[in-house]
Amino acid sequence: MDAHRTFQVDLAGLVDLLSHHLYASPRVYVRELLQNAVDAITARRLREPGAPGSVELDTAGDGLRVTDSGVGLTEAQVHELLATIGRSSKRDDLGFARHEFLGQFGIGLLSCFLVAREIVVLTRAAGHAAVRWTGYDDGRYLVEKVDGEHPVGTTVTLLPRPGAKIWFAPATVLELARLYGDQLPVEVTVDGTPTTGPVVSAPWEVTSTRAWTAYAERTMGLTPFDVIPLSVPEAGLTGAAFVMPQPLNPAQRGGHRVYLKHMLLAESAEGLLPEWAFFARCVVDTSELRPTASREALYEDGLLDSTREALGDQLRGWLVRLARTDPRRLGEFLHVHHLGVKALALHDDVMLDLVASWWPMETNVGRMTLREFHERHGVIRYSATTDQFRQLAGIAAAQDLALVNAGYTYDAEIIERWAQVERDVRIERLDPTDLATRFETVDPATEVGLRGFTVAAQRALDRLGCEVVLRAFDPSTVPALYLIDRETTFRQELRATREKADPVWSDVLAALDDRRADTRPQLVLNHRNALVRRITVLPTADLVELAVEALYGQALLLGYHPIRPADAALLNRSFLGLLDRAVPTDPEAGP
Ligand SMILES: Nc1ncnc2c1ncn2[C@@H]1O[C@H](COP(=O)(O)OP(=O)(O)OP(=O)(O)O)[C@@H](O)[C@H]1O
Repeated sequence: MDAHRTFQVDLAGLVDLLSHHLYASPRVYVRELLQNAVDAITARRLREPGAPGSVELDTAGDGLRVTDSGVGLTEAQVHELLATIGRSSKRDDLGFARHEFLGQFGIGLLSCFLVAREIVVLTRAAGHAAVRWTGYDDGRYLVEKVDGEHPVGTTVTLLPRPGAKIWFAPATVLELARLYGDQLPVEVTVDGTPTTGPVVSAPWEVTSTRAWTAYAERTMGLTPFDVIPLSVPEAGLTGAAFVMPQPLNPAQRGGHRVYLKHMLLAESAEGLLPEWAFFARCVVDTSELRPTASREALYEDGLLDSTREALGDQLRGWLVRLARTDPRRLGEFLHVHHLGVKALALHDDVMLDLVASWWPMETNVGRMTLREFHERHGVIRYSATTDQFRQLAGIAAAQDLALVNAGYTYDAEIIERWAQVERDVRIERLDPTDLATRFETVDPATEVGLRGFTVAAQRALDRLGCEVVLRAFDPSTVPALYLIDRETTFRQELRATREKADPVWSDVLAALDDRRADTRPQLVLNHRNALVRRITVLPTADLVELAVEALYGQALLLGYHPIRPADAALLNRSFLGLLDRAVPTDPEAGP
């Protein structure tokens, strides 16, 4: 029968795996050492409540020595715990992480091999002799009894790897110990300098918004737009969310500063807030959420889910409160974050409602929110491009048509989605040619009288495929309007692209084109306009043609329509033709 064998672990391979894939940077070795020391002190105090609690880091000599006044280990424990990767004293009989400790995976010490070629642990447990364990990065280790007097506790000594010396520079060690451990409930010193007794007070002890703001300024270097206190008792979580004062990209999930039982876990942990809360960065301390093995992130479990939801509720509460008590400030918030809020509104109802209720859109009846517009004007009629809005806003207003400019990023999609979500909201995308149906026709007698003019005008524009229509509309200052329906615009753009495209692509585009469906664009001349009236009674057909061509060109330009080569040629001809008429001939110069 085959005997069972155990896996052989190649330590060099494992160290490589840890350094390149698990930990973001070798600097976490300080965090892991601090964590082990704090856990050892916690374990000792469980048995011996008044026991001393200090951790000393010493950079004198070649590497780093970390001495703690914790429980220490017996020889048997050294064999069991330090010689077996994945073995931890911090789990209960069922294998669950014990609540009072920071560690649980049994790999933390291994991270020291990121920077050390050799680790020496000198340790003594109460009532036992001292033991020295020496581990080498090639996987060998040695355990020896040590004679002489030793205090209860542990000293871990790291001997640097070649090339890793920078991680042991006194200033670096001090900085890292401060970073990870400045809030720890035990006294930590580096070469005698205390790192605890924090420079900034612990985030979970801060109560006033002013103190929070000062905290954000120190740790993030910015003054938050606002501070939202956070608390989720089931996760043992306290802290605050800072609303960022500058726009952020919602596609980039934000990192949060997360402490685990007062030890800094990660400066940029993701996934603490729901996706829609992209505008906030948090600082929290939690006793119940679990870290991943790398400790760079929080473990995705049911508790993190419900915590995220609870934090989302607290942020939502802030938005709702702001809307109720300080709409001006909410306006300022949207001013900063509107692009992100709008991007999310395309699939998040909270954000959609925020935009609809609070974001003032540009309309031809003044700036107002979609909700206000809906209440005042019923149908939400909107223009899908800013160019179109600019051209038609005034004219639509004169026909008593309220119009929203939905040409800005996301606005048209937001209007369309709002109508899907809110049942009683009706929307209508403005088709320019529909506008013409609202204009008054010229009375029949006048129309008959202007027959000659319309024939000449139509002749001028026939070669451009444009129809001339005479109507009467306000404002009377507008002489002519070029209107083309949406579908036809699309097909015209398609044709322009086809002319430039290679044959294969051109064929693909051809499939989308159907000339038969084209409606002719219209040049609507305004009979209320004084200039147009004078043009209609010009004595000769060729003068009428020049004038109508000029009106056509001007209407194209004002409406930001594309100028085709034929249009440009016509503009040129009419301009020079009119100039020729306007400038008196020089009797001296002959014909
Ligand atoms: N300074 C120390 N004092 C006492 N025991 C220690 C010390 N450092 C390590 N140990 C013992 O060695 C074990 C393994 O340590 P290691 O850091 O590898 O894992 P851990 O802290 O249990 O879990 P994690 O991988 O989450 O850090 C610990 O569970 C602990 O029992």
